[in-house]
Amino acid sequence: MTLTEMIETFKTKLSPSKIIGSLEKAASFNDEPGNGSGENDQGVDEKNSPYIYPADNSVKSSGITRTTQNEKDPLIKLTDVWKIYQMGEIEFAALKGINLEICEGEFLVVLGPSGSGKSTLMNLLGCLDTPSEGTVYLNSEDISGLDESELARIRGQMIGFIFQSFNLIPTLSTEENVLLPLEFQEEDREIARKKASYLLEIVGLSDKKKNLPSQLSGGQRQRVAIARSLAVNPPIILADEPTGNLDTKTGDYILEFLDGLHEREGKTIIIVTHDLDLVKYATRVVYIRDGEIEKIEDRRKNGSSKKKEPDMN
Ligand SMILES: Nc1ncnc2c1ncn2[C@@H]1O[C@H](COP(=O)(O)OP(=O)(O)OP(=O)(O)O)[C@@H](O)[C@H]1O
Repeated sequence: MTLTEMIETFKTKLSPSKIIGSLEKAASFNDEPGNGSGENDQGVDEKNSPYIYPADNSVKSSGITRTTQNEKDPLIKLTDVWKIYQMGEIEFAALKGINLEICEGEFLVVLGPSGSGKSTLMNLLGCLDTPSEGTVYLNSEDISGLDESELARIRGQMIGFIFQSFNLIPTLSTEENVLLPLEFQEEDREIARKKASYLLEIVGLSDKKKNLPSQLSGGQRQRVAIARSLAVNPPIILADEPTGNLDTKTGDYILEFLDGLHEREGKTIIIVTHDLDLVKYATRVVYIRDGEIEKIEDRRKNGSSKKKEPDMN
């Protein structure tokens, strides 16, 4: 399967019933503290989903030549990856020889203390940066040497981002924020608007379309960020401390929703965090310290091992 075919496959995978399943799986957003009474969005009409793609609505080719054709190959693979920051004459190695394979459908939590290299790693996983040494493969294709415009195109098709600080554009409305990645993909304006509406309905914010981010609660802003991250139906959702600015209850709603996307739609979820509580959602936990992987805990052993207590050793 080529990268383009893979993108197509993932696009068609976003069936309304699945995404509605995620909504049901998540403890309803309508109960989130601080929500107005107008946020009850039960009864999303799956027949009207804009995520049923006509055959000719294809994504443009990534332009990358695939090197292998094995579907069992990891979705993301890092081989002896180093990231060295240069500050004048001083060099600092933020990542030191990282080897990591992430398979399709994983819920990976990267856990480490402040300064351990989590954000640096996330930038590499998310094609936001390239390694100083070593190789990053996305779907078996070496992306380490790509230029920024090529990386941007891959990011736009393959990865949805969720950040601690939400990273919404403050001067754009809720709806316009969700429309942004679709416009980047040169999506037809009318279809794009339908998709934005649909996603805002799913995250329970249909009545906040015209609000600016400053007119939303923290939890609502993160829900807009989730809707935006899903706009192009990427196979990978990458989240950097997604609950860092939220109270525990609201943060739990966000995590339950991400868990639903993982369980029901097979999205590959990668979260970097220092919060041990998030480990309970993970299929695997990567413990990182001083730029190195300390250990990897596989929580899939013995069937479903999610929600068990993290390995503290
Ligand atoms: N642009 C840069 N130039 C120089 N050093 C950097 C740069 N970015 C990060 N570092 C250093 O690399 C190390 C890892 O930083 P990184 O931001 O990846 O850590 P982190 O685990 O995400 O930390 P936190 O949880 O506090 O966000 C830190 O020591 C940091 O000071």
